[in-house]
Amino acid sequence: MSAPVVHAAGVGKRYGPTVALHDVSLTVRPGESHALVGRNGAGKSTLVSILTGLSGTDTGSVSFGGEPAPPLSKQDEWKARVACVYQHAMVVPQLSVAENLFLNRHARGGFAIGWKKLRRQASELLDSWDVRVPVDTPAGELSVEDRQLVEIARALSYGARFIVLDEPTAQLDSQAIERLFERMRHLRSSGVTFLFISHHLHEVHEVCQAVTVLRDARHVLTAPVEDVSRAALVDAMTGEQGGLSVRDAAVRDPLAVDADEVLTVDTLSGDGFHDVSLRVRRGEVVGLAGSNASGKHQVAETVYGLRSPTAGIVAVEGRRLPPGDIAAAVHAGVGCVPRDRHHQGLVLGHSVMDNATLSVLDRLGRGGFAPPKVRRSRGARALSDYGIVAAGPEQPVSDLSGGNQQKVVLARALESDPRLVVLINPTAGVDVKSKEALLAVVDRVRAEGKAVLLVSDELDDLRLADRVLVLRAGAVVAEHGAGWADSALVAGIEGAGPRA
Ligand SMILES: Nc1ncnc2c1ncn2[C@@H]1O[C@H](COP(=O)(O)OP(=O)(O)OP(=O)(O)O)[C@@H](O)[C@H]1O
Repeated sequence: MSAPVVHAAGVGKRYGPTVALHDVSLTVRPGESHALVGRNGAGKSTLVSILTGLSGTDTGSVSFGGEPAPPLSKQDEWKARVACVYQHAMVVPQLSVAENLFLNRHARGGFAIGWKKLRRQASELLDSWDVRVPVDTPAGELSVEDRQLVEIARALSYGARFIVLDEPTAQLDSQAIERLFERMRHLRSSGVTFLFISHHLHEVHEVCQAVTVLRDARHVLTAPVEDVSRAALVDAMTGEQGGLSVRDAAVRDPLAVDADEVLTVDTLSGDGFHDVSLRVRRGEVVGLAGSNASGKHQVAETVYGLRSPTAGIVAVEGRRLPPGDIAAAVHAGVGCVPRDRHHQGLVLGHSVMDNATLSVLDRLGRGGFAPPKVRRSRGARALSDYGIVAAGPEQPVSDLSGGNQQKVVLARALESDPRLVVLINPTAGVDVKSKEALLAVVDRVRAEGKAVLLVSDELDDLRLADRVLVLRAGAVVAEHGAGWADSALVAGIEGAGPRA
């Protein structure tokens, strides 16, 4: 048998008191797509940072093709072996695609190569991997899908034939996911090996041949995917038997007919959507579904004041909100989980307790000064209520795993006891079990009488909704009451019309 593409042997890693990896081994065979799964904080990103030369091990070792990994100081040698495409862009947004592809490479012997040549080389490179992206476009203007393709092409151009995809599907709609999988299969047939991280276990079965599970910093199992069912994967990740329970609006009592209207959106138009009207009542969850280009995010962002509409109104409990004013929306009782937690959701350098109490400081103490004791106890409560894995309420959010950061965002949104909660992809990056717990929280606040506007790409999330509105090209085109069939909703989202 040929040498593994990568082999990690007995790897250990600590961050202060936190054991991020304990004696973890991983073997990835040439030409396979190998899934790496585990709950939030299990150690996946830490292992990836070690496999890609971003950080060293405390114990154990890594080899590529049977040869010891290069020293961390020789980053060019790492790049020739492995690359990771992260959820967050690793491109320089202001520079063109061509410049990003050849960044730090176009100066040879002190002479920069000309723009024309750079462009030509970039086009040839993208063509050779069948990536159709204009090389002059500033990288910051690319869609997530195209940006990922450019990053894959860049990795291949350094000679790497082992690529780590870290939650690549988290921001893609279903059609883009299908295209990514098709490309992975194609690249695999030309000898590229993948390590694939995802919280969507059905994807593991769809696109991978082998799977490794980490739990609490330890290796739990490695097996061919056909030998482990989705339920067995969940059991391995949690260390418990028992599977998942999905909350479905179809099985709860219907909404009281006289439930008050909390959110009123009337003929709202703005960037990417037009003439959207909707109502959400007390105790009701209304879902917004659609492709990434449908305008669903923009509608929700306009409701909570991140964007200004060009026409129409948003009102909460009958009071019209001033356009594009987040503070006014918060004041009127709107809590939100924004689309991008890194830019809008969290202050990364601050602690869990500071982030969780950010929206309520004025209520916790005079003049916006909340005593540390009060913040600490609120922070501790958030840790237990939302199942956040952290050393304590004082730990900086930047030290938490991605899924645990997302839980802090939800804690913050609900801390102010809002009347209306706007949730955009609230379970993005959250592991299956935590997702269940977060959806239970959303269901609980609904039962308490809050109104919920829920934008999601996840059918599991949307199951919680009394009604799902489907948007296409900026307009509401369909409404599905609870109990919809997956195929009907997916067909509506993709614009294929209802399937028989
Ligand atoms: N820079 C750091 N400083 C302190 N602790 C850290 C740091 N990076 C990671 N950790 C801790 O190490 C553990 C493993 O985190 P890691 O990011 O590897 O998890 P993960 O499996 O990738 O989770 P997720 O699915 O949520 O992204 C966590 O407890 C995390 O808080």
